[in-house]
Amino acid sequence: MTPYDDEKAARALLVRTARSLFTRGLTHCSTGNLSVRLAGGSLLLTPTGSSLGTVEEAELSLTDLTGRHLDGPRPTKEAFLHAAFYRARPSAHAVVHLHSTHATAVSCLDGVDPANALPPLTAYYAMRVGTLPLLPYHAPGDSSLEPLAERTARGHHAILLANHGPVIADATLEKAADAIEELEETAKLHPLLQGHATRPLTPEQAAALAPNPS
Ligand SMILES: O=C(O)[C@@H](O)C(=O)COP(=O)(O)O
Ligand SMILES: [Zn+2]
Repeated sequence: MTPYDDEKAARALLVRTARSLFTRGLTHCSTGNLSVRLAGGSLLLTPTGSSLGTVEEAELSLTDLTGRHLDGPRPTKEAFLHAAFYRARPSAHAVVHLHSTHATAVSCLDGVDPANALPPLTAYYAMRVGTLPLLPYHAPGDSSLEPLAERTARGHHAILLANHGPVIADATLEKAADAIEELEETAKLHPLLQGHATRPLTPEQAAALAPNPS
């Protein structure tokens, strides 16, 4: 089952979501990229170099499940990463990557636990994001990250790219956008609590709320 069997509607949703994320300050300039998996298996992605604030429905790119360009303008340079998530997570139909400020700040901190970059401070974070592995620094578009990204995505729908930003896959674009926004909110709380005795959710409390696999 795919939520995106109507390509025209998927194009409209992708552009609407991109605008919403951009206008609410969740990414800036020409950073970030979005995609959905269409019925038939091809991927509809934002093109490279575009701003999520101004990208148009007719400017979207199509690739196959390996990230190979099929049609439209050249896809985001992270097409390989989006494709890796879709291969790893058959129930995922959307991927969002942003340079949201606070999550990106966490990706630049020294001493972050690479297995889980942020603690489950709130129930909503545990529900929407779960654990957040930090992948080692690679330059944007460096496809040598692909095997590690695909392996990690088999067990996690959210990852943080070191010195770069978050990537989240989910069953729908609405869910992926919600989850990445929730991640940004927890990344804001995290420094506010530094120096304060803090009680994150216990592992059992967090596990009870963990997101369904998608
Ligand atoms: O950080 C980067 O350069 C990319 O990951 C990015 O966010 C925007 O690149 P394109 O999607 O190729 O425009
Ligand atoms: Zn980026």
